[in-house]
Amino acid sequence: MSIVLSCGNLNKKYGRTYALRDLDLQLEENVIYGLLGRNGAGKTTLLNLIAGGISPNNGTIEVRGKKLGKGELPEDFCFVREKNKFFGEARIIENLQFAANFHPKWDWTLAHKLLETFRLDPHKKIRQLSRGAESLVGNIIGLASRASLTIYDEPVLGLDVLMRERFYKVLLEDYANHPRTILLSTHLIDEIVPVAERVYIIEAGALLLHDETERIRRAAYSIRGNSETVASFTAGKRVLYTESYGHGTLAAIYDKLNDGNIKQAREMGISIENLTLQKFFSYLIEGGH
Ligand SMILES: Nc1ncnc2c1ncn2[C@@H]1O[C@H](COP(=O)(O)OP(=O)(O)OP(=O)(O)O)[C@@H](O)[C@H]1O
Repeated sequence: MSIVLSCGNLNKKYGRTYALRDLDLQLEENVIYGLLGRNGAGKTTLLNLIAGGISPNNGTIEVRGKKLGKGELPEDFCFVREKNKFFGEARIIENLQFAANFHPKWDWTLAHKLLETFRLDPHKKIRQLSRGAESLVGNIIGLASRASLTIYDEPVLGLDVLMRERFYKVLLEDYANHPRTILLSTHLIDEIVPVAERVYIIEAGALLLHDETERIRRAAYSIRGNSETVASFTAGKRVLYTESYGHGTLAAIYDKLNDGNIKQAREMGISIENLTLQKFFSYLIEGGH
């Protein structure tokens, strides 16, 4: 296991507001990560810090063991921004040609194939494109760059469900043949589940949790039942959130339950359901722990 990117104790303030607070993050080689957080959680700030666009007030960013200097870009790196800085008067193909100059592993065969997959006319000017089509141009650059560290800030913004599915599909196909480290920031949490092997969840500039997506899928449950029974069942377990209704309680727990636990819950009249990542995220944020 080798670490591609390591952020240590990152702090970024805008005036008195902390956009990021003591944030630690480590990305391993050849893993796809999801970066999840509400509006204003600090996702774009984190990505801009990694991409050298802004400097931290405190903390370090290391890429493959080498500390990034002020304004320095990681090597073999591609950043697909939420708001791409394309040349509006230039055509799609010209923007791709420009991007290709910065990425030594650029694959033109893939870029042309993706133009077809996403139904983009390469001769259209950027300023004539819809929001979604502009996102797709950024995504083509991210994919065709084959950069060993690629980060996407809201890559599916403005895309309809069909195009979102196509994007995730081609990303996974290309990743299977050309593994690299990918970090995707997104609001569409459940869509990231089949794509991201691990997720980082941030809230108010701080890291709330990072874990394997599959582990969250297997260890996150909602539990409902009589309040006293639920309290007795959840004692000693990691409870993320509780909510009362009438004589009952809903609890979200994050603890792997074995068959014995599940049998015991059923005998106690408690209903148990696995949580979707979206629900897990909401309970984690609402519960604050
Ligand atoms: N240039 C800036 N000047 C002042 N405050 C800023 C600036 N950029 C970001 N912030 C603040 O920093 C915090 C984090 O913002 P950031 O854009 O990183 O969040 P985000 O998670 O990317 O949000 P969203 O999902 O809405 O894009 C917010 O409180 C935001 O208002």
